[in-house]
Amino acid sequence: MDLDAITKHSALHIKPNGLILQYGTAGFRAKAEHLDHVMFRMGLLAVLRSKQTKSTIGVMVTASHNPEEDNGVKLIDPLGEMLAPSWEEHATCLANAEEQDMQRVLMDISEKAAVDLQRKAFVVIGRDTRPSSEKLSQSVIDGITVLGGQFHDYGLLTTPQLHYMVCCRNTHGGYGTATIEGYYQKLSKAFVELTKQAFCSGDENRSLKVDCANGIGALKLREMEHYFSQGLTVQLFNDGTKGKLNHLCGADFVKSHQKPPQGMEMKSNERCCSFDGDADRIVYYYRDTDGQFHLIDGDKIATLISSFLKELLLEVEESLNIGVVQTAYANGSSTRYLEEVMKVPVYCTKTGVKHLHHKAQEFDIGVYFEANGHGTVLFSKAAEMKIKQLAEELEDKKRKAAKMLENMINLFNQAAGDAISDMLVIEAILALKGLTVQQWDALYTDLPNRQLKVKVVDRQLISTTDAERRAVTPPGLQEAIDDLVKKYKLSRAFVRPSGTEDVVRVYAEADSQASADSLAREVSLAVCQLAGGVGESPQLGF
Ligand SMILES: CC(=O)N[C@H]1[C@@H](OP(=O)(O)O)O[C@H](CO)[C@@H](O)[C@@H]1O
Ligand SMILES: [Mg+2]
Repeated sequence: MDLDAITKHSALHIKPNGLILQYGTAGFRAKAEHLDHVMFRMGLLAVLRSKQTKSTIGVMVTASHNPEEDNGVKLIDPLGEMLAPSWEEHATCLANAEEQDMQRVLMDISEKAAVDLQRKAFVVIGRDTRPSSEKLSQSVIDGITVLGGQFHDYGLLTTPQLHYMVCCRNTHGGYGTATIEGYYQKLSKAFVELTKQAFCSGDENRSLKVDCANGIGALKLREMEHYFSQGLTVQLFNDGTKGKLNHLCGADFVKSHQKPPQGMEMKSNERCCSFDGDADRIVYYYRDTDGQFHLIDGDKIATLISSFLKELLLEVEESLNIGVVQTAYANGSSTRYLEEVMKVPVYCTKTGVKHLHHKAQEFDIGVYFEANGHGTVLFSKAAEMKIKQLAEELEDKKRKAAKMLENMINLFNQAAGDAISDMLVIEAILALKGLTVQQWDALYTDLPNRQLKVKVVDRQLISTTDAERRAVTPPGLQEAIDDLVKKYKLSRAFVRPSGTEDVVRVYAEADSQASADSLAREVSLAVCQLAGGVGESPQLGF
């Protein structure tokens, strides 16, 4: 480690005085102007992580659904997963170190994590379309090179595309080819093969309206559309040519406001979807003939996908186990439908995809989705091999089902939730089953729900248990929530400190919208009273 060079370069990426940032649920997020030093330091850290894991590591510059002025960075581990928790701590330490302590902190991390500093390092970089992203990714590169690491800068990519690249490189092509062309071809081939069967049965070409949040998803979908156009026509809105990133559009806006994005023309019963700013989330929606808006969120996506996979497994008569992983935000109706009607086991984890991903790895086929539309499906190695074998050995109808499963495996981005991949999966399933968006929506009816945010002096005063569904501290809060919940029918409520914003989130559901709203408000007041609320009354939304 050339410590002098590090000191010299670090001086070009000065940490603002007194700024403390935390590697949270999705890496570092802040106003872009505060992040230059973090980027440089994450370049350094990625080199250490690469040396330690003897693998390629990814660095993605994005702040996802957050405003255009924000930015962020996260590291991607060897198989395309989120950074390991022990390294999240190293990341926080390094990002917050004062200039004069940088060398010591780097040495500490190398020692604690037993990094062999002599090894080579390789890092891949991607960025979203924010005006600040290009310069910030240059700072990452500065950090990588000063520690002697090699790199490949992919430039503009969606977050899940970078996860895919990391996975491809570390499996030496086993997962796919580590190029944008490789990504387009792998997914499109699987999609076209799957949908060919639907079109044989007379279905006409299908079309879908896509709100791209004025982000990277628009660029990538435009590049990709001609690869799969024989199966699907996409019409892009909010493609970044005029509007601002994530402003009044995108998956997060649509989910939290439960209304359509601006800038999209919706006719009744047309199938529409929204990506978020880095294209790792997707939600669907439509307007019915009475003009009413219907949201189809991550829970309904998980339901559609798991019921389709379960049907295919029944056809091939193979007893691979399938599990669905949700968080406390999953609508109660979805959990009931999955457990009672579909007879699929459902598990609840803490919020944040790394928790869901981890749990989903326990099954032959693990389906995970957050209600906000971030999710994917994981297939165990054994399940993949079994399905491949069945696709060769079985005959007729069973072989067809096994082939479909095989294509499904290739269509999912198993490294991370991916709006483009999930969109193609959903479109394939709807086509194959001949389902309209209304029929899909009618699988079950969501319980009315409401989310509020409450500002408190210190949100860490609230601690939770049971996958965040019960509050442990402050004393008396859970009892207060229990008493309030008893006042309403079919009700449920919980509170938890956000991992990405300085707020406490309140969730409530009940038999009517008025009840859900009133329960959420009452729980928010209890939080204010027992956990030191500050400022105005609770705010609507996420
Ligand atoms: C209720 C909700 O949607 N929470 C989001 C949000 O986390 P919070 O810890 O709730 O701020 O951002 C995470 C990262 O994008 C995402 O994984 C999660 O689902
Ligand atoms: Mg995102």
